[in-house]
Amino acid sequence: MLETITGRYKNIGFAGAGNMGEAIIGALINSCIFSPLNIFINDINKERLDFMNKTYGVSILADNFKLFSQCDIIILAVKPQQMTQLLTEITGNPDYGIYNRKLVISIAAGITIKKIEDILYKPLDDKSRKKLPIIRVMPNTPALVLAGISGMSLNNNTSYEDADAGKTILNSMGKVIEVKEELLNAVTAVSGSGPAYVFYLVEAMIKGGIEAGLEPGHAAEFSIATLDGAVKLMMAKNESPEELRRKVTSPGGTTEAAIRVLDNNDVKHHIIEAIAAAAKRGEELSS
Ligand SMILES: NC(=O)C1=CN([C@@H]2O[C@H](COP(=O)(O)OP(=O)(O)OC[C@H]3O[C@@H](n4cnc5c(N)ncnc54)[C@H](OP(=O)(O)O)[C@@H]3O)[C@@H](O)[C@H]2O)C=CC1
Ligand SMILES: O=C(O)[C@@H]1CCC=N1
Repeated sequence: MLETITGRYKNIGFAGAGNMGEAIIGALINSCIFSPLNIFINDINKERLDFMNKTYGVSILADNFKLFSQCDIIILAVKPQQMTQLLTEITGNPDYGIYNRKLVISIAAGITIKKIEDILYKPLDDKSRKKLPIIRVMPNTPALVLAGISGMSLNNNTSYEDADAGKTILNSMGKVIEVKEELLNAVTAVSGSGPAYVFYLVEAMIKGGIEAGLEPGHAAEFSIATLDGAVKLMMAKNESPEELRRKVTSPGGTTEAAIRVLDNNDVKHHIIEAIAAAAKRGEELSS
């Protein structure tokens, strides 16, 4: 429970308890921000609910309206295409208007604050809307090991206290940077999807290592430890990635031979294009 900030946020509920919901729940429990006793979940996948209940000791609520009415913070953690259905399950209940002072946090890629407001605010009068702050967040799965980074944007009804609660939740799983909402698709493309690009690189390094003669276990160990070491080096040194790369690349040496192949195949440009495609997909998901 967020007692260090305020006793207002006692229970947190997850509408959708999939990959990212699990990463956030794991981080909240690991960092003792919320006890499992104060974490509630709903998911249409019953096996998923059982797994989460058994693994983390969190409680299951029967539907999304119960989740909304019983929790002080509601994390919307379904796929973007499932968001309208989820929100209308909440607003469709005749008692929706009587529950107020909730903090709604969406982690869905591409879904704008305006889209969530359009559905959640429609049945409410002006006074009730002000009690329903909405925060849009883009986390990433390294949150599972408390090494995530999240982008966060607030809507106009978000108080200092709400923003602080949002930041505390996100800080429990890593870093958080507040950005203008129009930049969240770019954040999604870089850090939300980013872990997948890194895993893709490692997949290729392992395959390359095997083709060069290493046995698979060693190929994986050398590749993953290299990534870990390179990241630590980058974090420790006040030097740009370009500078650090230059220091590995001896003139006429092996790295130069490798980078030449990457450059000849325009790999950097393709990565830039991939990030642009992810950002564009984020925009498409909003409609
Ligand atoms: N995975 C990632 O790396 C990241 C994901 N995100 C965002 O997080 C959100 C969730 O992604 P992720 O966890 O990967 O997705 P998952 O599909 O793993 O999780 C979503 C869960 O919600 C369930 N669900 C669907 N509709 C409802 C509903 N109406 N009520 C309750 N539960 C429902 C789904 O069931 P079913 O599978 O049966 O549909 C599924 O179990 C997405 O919007 C994504 O954009 C953000 C950053 C990173
Ligand atoms: O692929 C996706 O759409 C989600 C959002 C960022 C990471 N996974």
